[in-house]
Amino acid sequence: MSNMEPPHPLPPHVLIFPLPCQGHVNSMLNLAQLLSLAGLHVTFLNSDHNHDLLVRYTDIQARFACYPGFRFTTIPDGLPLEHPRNGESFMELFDAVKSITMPLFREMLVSGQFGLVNCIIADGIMGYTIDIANELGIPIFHFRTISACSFWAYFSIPQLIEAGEIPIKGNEDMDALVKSVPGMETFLRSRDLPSFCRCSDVFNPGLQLVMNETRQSPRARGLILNTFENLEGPILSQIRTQCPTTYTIGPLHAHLKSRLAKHATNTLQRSSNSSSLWEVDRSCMTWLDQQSSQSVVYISFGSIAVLTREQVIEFWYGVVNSKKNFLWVRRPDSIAGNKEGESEDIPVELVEGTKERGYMVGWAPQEEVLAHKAVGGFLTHSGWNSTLESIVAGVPMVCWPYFADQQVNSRFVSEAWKLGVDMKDLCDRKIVEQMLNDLMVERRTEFVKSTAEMAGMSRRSVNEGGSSYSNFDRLIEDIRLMSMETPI
Ligand SMILES: O=c1ccn([C@@H]2O[C@H](COP(=O)(O)OP(=O)(O)O[C@H]3O[C@H](CO)[C@@H](O)[C@H](O)[C@H]3O)[C@@H](O)[C@H]2O)c(=O)[nH]1
Ligand SMILES: C[C@H]1CC[C@@H]2C(C(=O)O)=CO[C@@H](O)[C@@H]21
Repeated sequence: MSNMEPPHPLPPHVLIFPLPCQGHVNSMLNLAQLLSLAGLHVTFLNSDHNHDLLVRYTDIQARFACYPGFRFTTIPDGLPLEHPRNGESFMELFDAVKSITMPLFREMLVSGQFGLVNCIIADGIMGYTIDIANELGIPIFHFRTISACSFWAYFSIPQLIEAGEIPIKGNEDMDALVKSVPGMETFLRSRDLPSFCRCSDVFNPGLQLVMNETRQSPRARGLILNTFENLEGPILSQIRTQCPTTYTIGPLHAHLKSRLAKHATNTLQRSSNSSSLWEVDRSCMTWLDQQSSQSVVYISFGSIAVLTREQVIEFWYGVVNSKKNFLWVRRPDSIAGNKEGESEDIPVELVEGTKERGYMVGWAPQEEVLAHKAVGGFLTHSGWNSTLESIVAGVPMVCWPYFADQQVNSRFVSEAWKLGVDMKDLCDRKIVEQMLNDLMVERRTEFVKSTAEMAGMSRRSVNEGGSSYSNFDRLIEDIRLMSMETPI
């Protein structure tokens, strides 16, 4: 090389910053690995708390060891160690992140702790990251870990307020169709709006939070969504009227598998892709191996939901009375008011029914469970990761949304995509039994067909030539072009 040639530029350096929650860290780690595979340098900013758990319960260091340009950096989430960090107290997490983590984040950028950052990809629920990036002249993308349909419902909150559709007037209005979310006029009821819309006044902190943060995304260089065109095309067209540069690159867990398969070398394949913040109990896989094909209902309410003891008992009776085999994830912190290690007084018929047909774990390898041939249905809280994982695996769902975006997702699963049934707002043993029976017996043929078709589309989208695959290539190209803007 002659001395006159320009130096070979380093690959762009991307800083990824998720909200410190399981359902956000999962998909953003998948994105981080995809960017690393594409040859970019990546810094992943994890909360201290979550990073300790990741290191304890996964082989995360091994997973990323083969990417020399990848590194983890940590930051406090602003909460005391013993804080539960679950759905009962999520506003405390948001408050702490905004008031404690954000000023530290800015300080870390200003003091050069991350080195030269060409571009930030921040969780879109932390909309205020745009102000910091703009102030420091760093291009920023928003990555939103929820569905396009729930993003659009959040985005439409000002119009819903303007039209007087929220606050919802009363119980009698819950089944009325909502007219102010463009593209959903024919099937979205008040009941299906994000749970924050069930407030008595529009200044409710949860409502204000999701509305204000979501409305920041048009100011980003682009919006990245973990979804695919064939699933949410019509709603994506609506979103693109406000956020024209929207990249759909999901389902990310399947996208990562697809790209890893192309790069298959021993080094890349040795570690698992687990991002679990809980200890995974793999004994359930051995139990599943002993069950007949498509006979098992998998039950999980994700990483944040907290149920009352009464709700757990109703689900338990419903499942046992349905006579279906079941694998149930009972997260140690998932029952309100329950002290860890405290024994429960459980009716004998539930204990017996569980011994005969059930298996319980504290945390499962969910992607593998859903892909197991014994699993025929999923009783889910409709978190977006769980919904996508079920779609890719072709498993029909009984939806029991707990909060936030889940109310919207479950309506889309049942009414728009016909991939299952929605039992939102009901928690009664008879209903649970009936819903499981619908899913596993009465409407089985219908659901087997619709879920297989959607699973096929989801997989094609992340293979070469598919929409998510091409969109990801476009994103990489755009990041490369953008990195030339960053002053050296
Ligand atoms: O035993 C288990 C249970 C869950 N998971 C995984 O944990 C994740 C759970 O994510 P998700 O289904 O999205 O639920 P939450 O943990 O509740 O996720 C939060 O984040 C999501 C993405 O923003 C939102 O859609 C949800 O409403 C919000 O509660 C999934 O990847 C699961 O595979 C396991 O690996 N093992
Ligand atoms: C606690 C929830 C409020 C909104 C957040 C979210 C989002 O991006 O809209 C998804 O799920 C939750 O983790 C957050």
